[in-house]
Amino acid sequence: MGILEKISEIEKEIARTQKNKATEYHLGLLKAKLAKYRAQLLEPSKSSAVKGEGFDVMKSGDARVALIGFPSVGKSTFLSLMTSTASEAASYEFTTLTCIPGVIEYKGANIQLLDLPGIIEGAAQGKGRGRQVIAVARTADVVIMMLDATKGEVQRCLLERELESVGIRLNKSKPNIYFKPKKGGGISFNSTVTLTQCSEKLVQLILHEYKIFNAEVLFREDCSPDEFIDVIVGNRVYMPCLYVYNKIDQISMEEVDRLARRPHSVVISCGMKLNLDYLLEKLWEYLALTCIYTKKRGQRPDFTDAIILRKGASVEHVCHRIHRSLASQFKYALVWILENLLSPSHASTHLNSSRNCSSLRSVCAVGYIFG
Ligand SMILES: Nc1nc2c(ncn2[C@@H]2O[C@H](COP(=O)(O)OP(=O)(O)OP(=O)(O)O)[C@@H](O)[C@H]2O)c(=O)[nH]1
Ligand SMILES: [K+]
Ligand SMILES: [Mg+2]
Repeated sequence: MGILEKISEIEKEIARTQKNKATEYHLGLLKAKLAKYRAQLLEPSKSSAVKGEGFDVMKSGDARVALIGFPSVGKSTFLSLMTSTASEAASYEFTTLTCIPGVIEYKGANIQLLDLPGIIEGAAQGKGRGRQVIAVARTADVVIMMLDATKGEVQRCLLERELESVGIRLNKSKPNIYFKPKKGGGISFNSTVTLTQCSEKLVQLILHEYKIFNAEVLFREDCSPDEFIDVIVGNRVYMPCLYVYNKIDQISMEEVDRLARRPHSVVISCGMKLNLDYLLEKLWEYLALTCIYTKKRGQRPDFTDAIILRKGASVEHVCHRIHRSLASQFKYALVWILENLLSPSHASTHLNSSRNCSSLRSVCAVGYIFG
């Protein structure tokens, strides 16, 4: 029997047992056992002992959002509010011991929301179930870092450091540096912009530190040494993150106002159901999903039924969504780009996407409506 099952057995037994003088010791013993098992769970796992304890949650829906935060900040309360899944919430720490998925339905999309155990300082080194929690966070499209508004900024700084230490970069884009190790020829260094934080010398020193003596390096952006190292090391995850300050019912209006103005931050109260709609709007924005509406010739699109794809999806992806045989028989598509996508960067992404279908022996016409 796994620890989680043992815990649930004991919890059931406690619930079954009537509270009276005669059962006092028995209940005490059960509670002690419960505490021991909970503590065991929080110890760094020796082997892969924790595998199969519920962390391998299948990806489903159109996008995945992970809830990261210290114990008792309100993650489970939030999941239970936003989805039809109930996740136990309680005033004691480490109530949640595993990953609990729920689904947020929003604008026709199914967003998988993952409730996770609380993590603490040292999580990345394997404290508590931190490592597994972080492993799940890496697979998400957006991380919600839930913070207790009454606890100041300490939690935020500690968690940022934890995630940073395992190569998760929050709200940063991949540094625009071309880097290619070579067999010979030394290090060729170029930049298309003025560099204020890195120089050719520094780049060389860093590369030598990594025992790289032949490579092509092109800075297309004024990056820092840390960013350059990220590029060399690779396997970094660039993750959009929303900082959600919960329990604002417990702090002053001035404090709420100050937190709300912080970058990438949303203030809420799960207890009083405050500002949850705004959080959803923000989450949608951070997910940056692409909605595609199909239409029949001469008819208007059905705006209630979207095909939802991740950013950067191509026409080929759309074909696959419609029918698996469509891509192979595909000739061309007419693509309209809708209103709020009309910023130049978005438009070009979409043009690129449609160009992808030339690999399907075809040409795409691109037009704009509501231009
Ligand atoms: N005052 C106040 N209390 C809240 C709010 N949201 C949640 N709580 C309380 O905070 C406590 C912890 O909530 P949980 O949802 O269990 O927190 P959690 O982050 O899932 O905790 P762990 O699973 O232990 O990591 C519970 O007693 C909740 O009722 C809120 O907006 N305001
Ligand atoms: K809790
Ligand atoms: Mg919880």
